[in-house]
Amino acid sequence: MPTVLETYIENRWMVQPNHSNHLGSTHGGNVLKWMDELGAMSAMRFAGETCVTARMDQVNFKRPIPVGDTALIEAFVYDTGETSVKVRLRVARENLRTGETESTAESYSVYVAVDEDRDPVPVPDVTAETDRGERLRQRALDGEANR
Ligand SMILES: CCCCCCCCCCCCCCCC(=O)SCCNC(=O)CCNC(=O)[C@H](O)C(C)(C)COP(=O)(O)OP(=O)(O)OC[C@H]1O[C@@H](n2cnc3c(N)ncnc32)[C@H](O)[C@@H]1OP(=O)(O)O
Repeated sequence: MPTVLETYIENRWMVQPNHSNHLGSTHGGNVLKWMDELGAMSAMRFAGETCVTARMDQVNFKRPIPVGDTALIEAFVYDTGETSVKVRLRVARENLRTGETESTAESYSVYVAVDEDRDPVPVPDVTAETDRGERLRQRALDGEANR
């Protein structure tokens, strides 16, 4: 049974002018794409199968990510169904010079494991195993319930 921490993936994108909108901050569509890709990687690492996005939950953009900052995104699996995998996604802007981060967006996404015919296939259960894993999972479950 895979653990929450085994599914934990963190990635950074350096925000370049070609990622920006006309206001000089990251275009929201780019942030959504990066979130979706990282979530799919986490789900696939967990399931050991191809995973496709079934749902991206409500995404609130709380702060912009200026060009020159880094978009820091983290993803981990916190719950499962028969064939579906729930992934918590959190985005922060990171100042490269200071390492300071501020939360900018978040989502609770659902991926579904599929076979070669794109039919859903079963996934294992996820286990917390460690205190940190349990904290991450519990916060995600609480956050999802309180949306
Ligand atoms: C070999 C193939 C290559 C594939 C190639 C892709 C390659 C991936 C590479 C990675 C790259 C990354 C990039 C980002 C990831 C994309 O971009 S994926 C592309 C965007 N997503 C899609 O195209 C998916 C389109 N939708 C579908 O194919 C089907 O609706 C799905 C999601 C497979 C579900 O199939 P279905 O026949 O409706 O299945 P159904 O039995 O009703 O439900 C199965 C499960 O899905 C859940 N579910 C279905 N719809 C929803 C929903 N809207 N909300 C929540 N749960 C849902 C059900 O609750 C159920 O859960 P369990 O109770 O089993 O846990």
